[in-house]
Amino acid sequence: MHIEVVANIGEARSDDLLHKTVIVVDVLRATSTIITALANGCKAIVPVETVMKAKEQVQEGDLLGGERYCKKIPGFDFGNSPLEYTREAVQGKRIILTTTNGTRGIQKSMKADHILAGALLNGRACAQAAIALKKDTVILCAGTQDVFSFEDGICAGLILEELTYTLGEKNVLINDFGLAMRGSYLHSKDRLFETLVSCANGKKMSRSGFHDDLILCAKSNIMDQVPIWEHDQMILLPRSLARSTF
Ligand SMILES: O=C(O)[C@H](CS(=O)(=O)O)OP(=O)(O)O
Ligand SMILES: [Mg+2]
Repeated sequence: MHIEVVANIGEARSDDLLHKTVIVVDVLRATSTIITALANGCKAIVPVETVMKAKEQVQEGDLLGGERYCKKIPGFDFGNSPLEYTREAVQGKRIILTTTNGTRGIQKSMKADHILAGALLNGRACAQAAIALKKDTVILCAGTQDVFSFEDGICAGLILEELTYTLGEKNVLINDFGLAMRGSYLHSKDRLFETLVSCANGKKMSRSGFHDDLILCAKSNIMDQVPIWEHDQMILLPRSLARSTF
């Protein structure tokens, strides 16, 4: 399997994603939030790029989620904290979500054969799903406004490590940036929370009162749910499919 890690959305070229599986990673916080919401029984997440599109897409019974400048958008039901998306709040609901980076990363990946949402929370499950889908894989680090964000790179490293562990070293071909991220993950895997707190977005989250989000988003491999793009929304990949090659 060829695996390419792309450092931020601005560096992704849509045509290079053709026939690939793309794993969009936005640890802080969009993909952590999407995974948590779906794991808590949300029916589907519709990721859109703008607040206007979110308001246009909303139908009766839907909920609106998202942030601008890390804060909940006025009039929306949720911000972008995974902790808001509890079972009580989201069960059976469709949520229209717009965030600064993560939802844009998903929209940028539309030419791919498959789009998955990855974070530290489901890194191992994501790797297993990518293997089951049998395509070359791009790990698209969302970054922050087209600048690389370290927490996404660390997560890419985790997914690479899991892919390599399962497929075997000689069966994966990783680009140079991916090799660097794998090394960074191995260096910090026993102190992921401290690593998240020390990076720019982690500091911003702490300053903005989202310390508890960092505690959750730094946990690795605690969820086996994998969101996948289907019929214009993110839903959960059936676990039977994700496991089908193991
Ligand atoms: O709310 C977040 O976690 C960020 C906001 S910002 O871009 O870092 O200001 O959005 P996200 O799309 O989850 O990166
Ligand atoms: Mg982010």
